[in-house]
Amino acid sequence: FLARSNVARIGISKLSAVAEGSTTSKYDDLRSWFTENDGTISNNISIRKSTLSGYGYGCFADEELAEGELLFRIPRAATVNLDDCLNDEDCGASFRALQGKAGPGSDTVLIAGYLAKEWLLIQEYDKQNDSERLQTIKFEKYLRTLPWKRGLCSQEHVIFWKDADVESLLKGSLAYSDAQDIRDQTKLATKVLNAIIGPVIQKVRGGYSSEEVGFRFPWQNDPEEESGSIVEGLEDAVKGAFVICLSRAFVTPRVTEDGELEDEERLEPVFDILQHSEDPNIRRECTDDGTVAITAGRYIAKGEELFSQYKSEGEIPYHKFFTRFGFVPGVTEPVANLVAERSTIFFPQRQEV
Ligand SMILES: C[S@@+](CC[C@H](N)C(=O)[O-])C[C@H]1O[C@@H](n2cnc3c(N)ncnc32)[C@H](O)[C@@H]1O
Repeated sequence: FLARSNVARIGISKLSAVAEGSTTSKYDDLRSWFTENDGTISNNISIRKSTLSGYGYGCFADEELAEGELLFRIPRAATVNLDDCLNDEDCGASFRALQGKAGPGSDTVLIAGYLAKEWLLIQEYDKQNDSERLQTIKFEKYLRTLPWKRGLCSQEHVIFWKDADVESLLKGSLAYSDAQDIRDQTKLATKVLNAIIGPVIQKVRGGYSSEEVGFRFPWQNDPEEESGSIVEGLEDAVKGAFVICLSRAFVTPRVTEDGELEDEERLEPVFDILQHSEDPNIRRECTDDGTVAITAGRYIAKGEELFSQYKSEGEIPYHKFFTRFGFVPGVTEPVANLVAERSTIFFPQRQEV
C-alpha cells in the first residue's frame, strides 16, 4: 500500500509546469498553416486553455452555434497519415521495408517514427537558425503544438513514467500489464527507429557524410547501433511521438484509389485539440475521400467549450482509457492518488472471504 506522501515524493501527483513558449502565436500559426492546407476552422471558434483546469488546451464557441453548423473540415492532405511516412524523402524506403516486416501496430510505429524524425529535425534546424530548412517540414506548425514532454499541454502518460514508478504504483493494478505492453512496444520501436531515423539526424548534426546515409534495410544496421547507442534525444522524441499517437490519433475510414474501404490511423490537426466528454456536443462525419467534417451536434451557446468523445465507457474500461489517453474521464484527482488509494478503477474489488 502506498501512502499519499510516497506519491508526492516520487513526483507523479503533480505535473511540473513545462515552459511552452508563446502559446497564442503557436496556435495562430497552426490556424494559418491549417487554412493554407485547405483545412477549415470556423471563425466562431477559438483555441485556449480548457475549462477542465490543468488539462491543457481546448476549443470554444465564440458565438452561438446552430445545430449542424460546420466547425471544422479536414481534408486528408492536412492529416498526418501513412502516405506521409511511406513517401518521406529521408526515410520512406526504410519505412516501407519496415511496414512489410512489422505486424499489427506497425502503422503506429511508422507514424511515430515519422513524427519523431521531423521533430528532431525541427529542433536541429532551430538550433542552427535554419529557417529555410524549417519550411521543408510540412507539419512544423502542428508539431510545435504537441505534447512532446510530460507536462507540456499538461500531458500525462505512462510512457513518460520511470520504470520504478510503474512498478511501485501500478504493479498489481488492472493497468499494469497494459502499461507494460505500451512501454515495451515504445522501447522496441525506439531501437528499430534509431536505425532508420538516427542516421538522418546525425547527418544534419554534421556527424555523417552524405554518402553514408543511403538506403538501408532495417536489418542491415551496424551492430553497434542495434546494441543500443541511441542517438541523443531520439528516445524522448519517440516516447513523445507514441504519446501523441495514442492520445490523439483517429481511425478514419476512406475509400482507397483501388476502391477498397480501409480504416486508416492518422492525426487530424486542429480538431484534435478538442477535449473528451462522455456527453459530446459535436458530430464527426467522414466522406469517401478521407475528408472529415465536424459540425455542432446541438445548439452550442457562446463561450461553451467543444467536446468530442474519444471512446465510450462501453468500448474501453477506465484503466485502459488511462494507459491510452493519460487520464480518467471525469476524475480531477491526480491518477497517482487514485492508484495510491487503490481506487476500484485500477484495482479489482477485494473478494469477500
Ligand atoms: C486529443 S488531446 C486534447 C488536446 C490537449 N488538451 C492539448 O492541450 O493539446 C488529448 C489530451 O487532452 C487531455 N484531455 C482531454 N480530455 C480530457 C478530459 N476530459 N479530462 C482530462 N484530460 C483531458 C489529456 O491529456 C489527453 O491526453
